Amino acid sequence: MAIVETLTSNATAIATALVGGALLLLWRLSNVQLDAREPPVLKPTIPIIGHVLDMVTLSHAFFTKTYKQAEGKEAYTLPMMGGKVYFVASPELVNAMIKSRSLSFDPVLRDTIAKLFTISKAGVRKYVDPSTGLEARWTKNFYGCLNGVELKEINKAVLTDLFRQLDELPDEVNVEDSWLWLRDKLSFASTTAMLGRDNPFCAHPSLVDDYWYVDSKLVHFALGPAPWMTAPSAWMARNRIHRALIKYTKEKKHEADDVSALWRGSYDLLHEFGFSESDIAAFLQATLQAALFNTIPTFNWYFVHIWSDPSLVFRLREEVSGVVAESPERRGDGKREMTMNVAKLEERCPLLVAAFHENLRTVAVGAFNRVVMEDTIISNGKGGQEYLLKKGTTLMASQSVLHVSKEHWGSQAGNFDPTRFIKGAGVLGELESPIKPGTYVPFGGGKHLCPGRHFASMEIWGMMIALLLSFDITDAEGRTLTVPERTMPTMTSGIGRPVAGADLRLKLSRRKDWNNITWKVVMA
Ligand code: HEM
Repeated sequence: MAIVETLTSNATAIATALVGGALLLLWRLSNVQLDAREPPVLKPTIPIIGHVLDMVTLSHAFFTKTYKQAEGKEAYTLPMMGGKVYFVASPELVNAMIKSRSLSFDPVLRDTIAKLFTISKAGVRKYVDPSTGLEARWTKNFYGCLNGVELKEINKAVLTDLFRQLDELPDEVNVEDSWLWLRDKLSFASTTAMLGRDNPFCAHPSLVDDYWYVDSKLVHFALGPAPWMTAPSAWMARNRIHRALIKYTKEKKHEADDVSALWRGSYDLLHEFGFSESDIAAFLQATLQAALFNTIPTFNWYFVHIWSDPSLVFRLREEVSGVVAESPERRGDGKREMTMNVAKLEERCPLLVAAFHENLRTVAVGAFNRVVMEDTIISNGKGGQEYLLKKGTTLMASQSVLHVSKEHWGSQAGNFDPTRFIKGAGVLGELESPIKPGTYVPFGGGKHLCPGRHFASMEIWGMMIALLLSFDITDAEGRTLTVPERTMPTMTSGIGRPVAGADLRLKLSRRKDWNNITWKVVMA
């Protein structure tokens, strides 16, 4: 009897301890302990897991949902399974976030590169080891080679390849899927500009399909524990691209004259540090990822936004005619040569540039991530509200909150209206341009301001000018295009795609007086 009683009371004690422990754990998980100066907590609707669940299921719409729940708060703390993430919503705080040196994007970038691409563990260690100085030189090479003379060279190369592709088109073109058609043209031109004409994507166009397939599944690589199981086809496609880039590297194709200074500089650096050909190819894959994944969807929406508005097409044609001239001499093949002078396009084509920005404002919904490297105070202005951010925590902001907020963009915030970006156009009424800092951040800002923005812009503007002048473009029935709905991009991307089932057929007809021409880019 005594033994039974002892056992029973021990079992009761153990059960009580377990239940107590579990309750304590639940309490700890659902209640983050904050300093009073940290941004206030925004509790999830489902305790503990609610925010994580929403983030996974809603992707970028998670941020607009929490912003609504936060009822105008400019900063809040999101408890996540016992941890926490800060979120800032106001342009002032986003500006402060982007500019702060103690809020770093570097750890996020390193982690992303290591997860998405097949760089060896030793390679990653070497890259991030501050004593080697490699990471800083890698970044410097990126910014240096997308500027000045090198920028001119890569811009010329990308437009030359795009123009070659346009020149080869017949006078009438029927396109089955505008997204795929534009995607492929720009993918070939971008890879050619970066890696030279003798690059694996042009030699094996199925690698372009592979690239975009992998891009659509990258979230499995970034967040999932086992992408080879959850996204096996993407896993294999990524490896096919990697193998093709190893071959490109082994065959020393990067030494060709038409390879960009950007990739030659990157290669030399990795080679100097003794990286294997496999690691070099994986870094090249990461570089291509950065160059393509935003630029090409941006062009797609720019294209449909413009061609769905005939009066805009009319005004743009007038404007861009000013940067185009016919060469007096006929070429040897009998074609007329049209030169496009792309110098100072921002000054000479304000509407083209305004439409580009308005397009990015309406389609870019990406998130910014920073790691708090040391306890940091950010403020919403001189003498304004201050917030304490604790070391080791992640801080996020989202274009989805800033870019279409009625508060910053007026009651018609959801509409595509390029005149918003033309100073003095007055369409915003009380919210007259120029744009308030921090409300429009398609290329980020501060230390991590996108180094590829000039390259991407020129590729997009040049291609658009040539299309505007060379072709009339309608849907398959000859009607004005309509803008298809966009998918919500995953967390590894910031711009959606046309929804499945949208009619993306196009008809292109060469305009009178614009047949038998060949385009040539001029940079001065
Ligand atoms: C329309 C096209 C593009 C858009 C919208 C875009 C957007 C962005 C944004 C928002 C960031 C900052 C991320 C952050 O602060 O968290 C960024 C960074 C970056 N972008 Fe772009 N980008 C574009 C084109 C390109 C191109 C063409 C390249 C390369 C050739 C490129 C290379 C990079 C790199 C390397 C970074 C990281 C910079 C750093 O860590 O300091 N981007 N981009």
